[in-house]
Amino acid sequence: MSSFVIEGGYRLSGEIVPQGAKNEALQVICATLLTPEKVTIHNVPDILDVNNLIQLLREMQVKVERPAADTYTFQADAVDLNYLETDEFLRKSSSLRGSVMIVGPLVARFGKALLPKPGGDKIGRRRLDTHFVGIQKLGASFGYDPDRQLYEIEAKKLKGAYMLLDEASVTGTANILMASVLAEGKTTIYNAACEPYLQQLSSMLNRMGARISGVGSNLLTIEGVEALGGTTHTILPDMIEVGSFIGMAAMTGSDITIKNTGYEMLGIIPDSFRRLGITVEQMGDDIHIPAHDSYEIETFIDGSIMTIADATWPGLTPDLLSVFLVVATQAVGSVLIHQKMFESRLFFVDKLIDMGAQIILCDPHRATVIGLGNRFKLRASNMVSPDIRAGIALLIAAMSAEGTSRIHNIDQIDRGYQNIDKRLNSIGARITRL
Ligand SMILES: CC(=O)N[C@H]1[C@@H](OP(=O)(O)OP(=O)(O)OC[C@H]2O[C@@H](n3ccc(=O)[nH]c3=O)[C@H](O)[C@@H]2O)O[C@H](CO)[C@@H](O)[C@@H]1O
Ligand SMILES: C=C(OP(=O)(O)O)C(=O)O
Repeated sequence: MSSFVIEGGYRLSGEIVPQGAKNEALQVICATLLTPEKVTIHNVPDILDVNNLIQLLREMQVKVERPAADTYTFQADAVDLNYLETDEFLRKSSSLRGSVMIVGPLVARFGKALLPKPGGDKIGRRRLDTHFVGIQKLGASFGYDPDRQLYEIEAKKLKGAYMLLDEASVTGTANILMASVLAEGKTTIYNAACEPYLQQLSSMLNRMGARISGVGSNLLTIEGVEALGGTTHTILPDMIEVGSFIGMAAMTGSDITIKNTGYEMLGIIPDSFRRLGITVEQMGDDIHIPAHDSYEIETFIDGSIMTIADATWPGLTPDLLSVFLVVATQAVGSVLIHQKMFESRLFFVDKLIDMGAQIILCDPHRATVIGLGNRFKLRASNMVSPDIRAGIALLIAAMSAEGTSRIHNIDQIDRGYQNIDKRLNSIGARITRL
């Protein structure tokens, strides 16, 4: 398993361009299964999770071409449904969470799908009820095969239905949406998730001939159509990467410009960093972070301690809370980090405590960070990355620390960050991949 060796204490300077969004890529690539026509997707990030999904589609006999480094074409005109029965498919699709979203398109177009337990980050319970209940409401039946530990999903023809989701699940909404576009009649999805990922998926599906309205809200209405056609789609910049770079710049005292951020789609991410005292300057679609000598966490208006908490969109994405937490360790002031959605995402704070950070893990969901200001540098350390976002948070900590750190299990970082060592080294970081 690969590792990073990081020499801390170097400032970054210059420009960095965010990759395409991982979580959008996983959705729109699955959506290419909905049509026999060619779909072209630009700005595809070159990261493990996305490459594994593309490989899975290839093995299902989807014709995949790569006319440019970040552009792929997909043509699902001869999908091999027998491949779904193979052990290889089960092993590969269970290695990444995004693969759960092939169920909606397959059952809608071919009346059949198989689903092993999906992979993804081990960050607490990650149930799939929303996916199952929604697709069942459209008329599909789910059978569980205990020997092979997989679900077999079947439907002759899906029929539109009204549904109020029990939670605004991101991949759940995408899955149900992709199933409903080819269902007969009208589907209404209330309490739908509405992240930019889903807004992008919806616009792409509409360009393919779907009839989805309410895009960007939590009430989606879908008029089913007989068939969908090809299209061209461009993936948005990855808002989680943009946020990671903002935090990294502040914590390492660097002056950087993040290019082409898709600013209008970042929601409250920039303001949330501003609440930690970080200067985030919007320059058109770019973000400039000037070098910070220090940054001071605001209090709430009544003087009480700031809370940074996740919420469903347009609230703050849970995928950035690990970054907020690490950045707060070098701020002046205190903040409560409240990770409401996942149960095991904050345990990595032990590693930051080893590095000298002042953090109280109140319970699995809440950590109080007492910012030490940059007078007290973190100490270098040897650590293992438990999940993708803790991984980038530990990388940021190591880049700001005194001395040389090592992070093992960096596959977790590579799942979501494209060539991160090379890109950061090109603006002044000292990271070696072993
Ligand atoms: C491949 C992909 O796109 N992964 C993202 C997707 O995962 P994913 O779609 O798997 O996550 P869900 O939106 O289903 O749920 C995430 C967690 O939040 C909880 N929950 C969800 C909604 C809600 O209203 N209340 C609530 O408590 C769920 O029980 C679960 O524990 O969305 C998550 C939440 O933004 C992100 O962290 C993941 O990066
Ligand atoms: C949790 C994440 O990914 P996944 O849902 O693919 O595990 C993430 O991107 O932060």
